[in-house]
Amino acid sequence: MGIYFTVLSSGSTGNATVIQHGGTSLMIDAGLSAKRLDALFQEREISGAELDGILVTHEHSDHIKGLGAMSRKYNLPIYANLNTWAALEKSVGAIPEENRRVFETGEKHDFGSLRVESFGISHDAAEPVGYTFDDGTEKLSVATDLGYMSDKVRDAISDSDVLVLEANHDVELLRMGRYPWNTKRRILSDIGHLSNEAAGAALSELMNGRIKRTYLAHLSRDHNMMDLAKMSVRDAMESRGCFYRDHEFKLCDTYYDRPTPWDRVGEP
Ligand SMILES: O=c1ccn([C@@H]2O[C@H](COP(=O)(O)O)[C@@H](O)[C@H]2O)c(=O)[nH]1
Repeated sequence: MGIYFTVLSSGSTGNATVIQHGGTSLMIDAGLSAKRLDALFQEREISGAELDGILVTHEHSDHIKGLGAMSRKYNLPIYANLNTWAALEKSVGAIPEENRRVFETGEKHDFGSLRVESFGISHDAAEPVGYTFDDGTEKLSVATDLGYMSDKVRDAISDSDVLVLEANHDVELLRMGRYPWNTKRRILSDIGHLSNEAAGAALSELMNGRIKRTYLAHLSRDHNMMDLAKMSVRDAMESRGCFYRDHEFKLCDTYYDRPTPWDRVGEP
């Protein structure tokens, strides 16, 4: 059957990823306007009407901007833990009871034969999470907006075939950049965002022969570039003794302004 996915948009201007497995279609986050999400769906020849639900990682606007509108437009259930529900309540508008689903951190929910599990991450939100998608043969994990890679996150995602992993910034570019010091301090903190170096360090510990691809996600437009991110992540891996050949492992692009091509998790 296979797990297929496309990262529709990634970065602080809006995040959304669609995962399909057999007859199941799920979206992680809806951080762009419903109009923009519909346009991105069209680019990947899908419709919001095909979705079975939206899984929320946390309540920051770049993850929930279009959440209420999409849920109402296509009558979609929203899945989030109770603390996230409480935190997004004011931003999401009216959602009927039947579309308010609780997905507590650490729980597993089956959507057809696709098992979805959430895991806690460290970020300055009410109760932020990442998600894994596993059909028993293929496994995809999505972990963005994390200040650091905890042992728990590593355990949750280490047996994945494909990762969508944050590589937000180059530390030096951020330090020299235009953001106010408080914002820089927040981004660099344990409840901020993963740097290129930190993503590479985390990958060097995660590499076990199973992970075939990692999509570098949530790149800062001010303090990163895809080529720099790829080079820094690889350098950070190699400096920790983690060398790979290009046919064994790939770092893949995500974009803030266009979707990634459909990818099958089980593809070599
Ligand atoms: O003026 C700003 C710009 C950004 N932020 C937050 O910082 C992080 C990283 O943003 P990037 O766009 O990836 O550089 C993100 O959480 C933004 O929301 C900010 O608070 N103020």
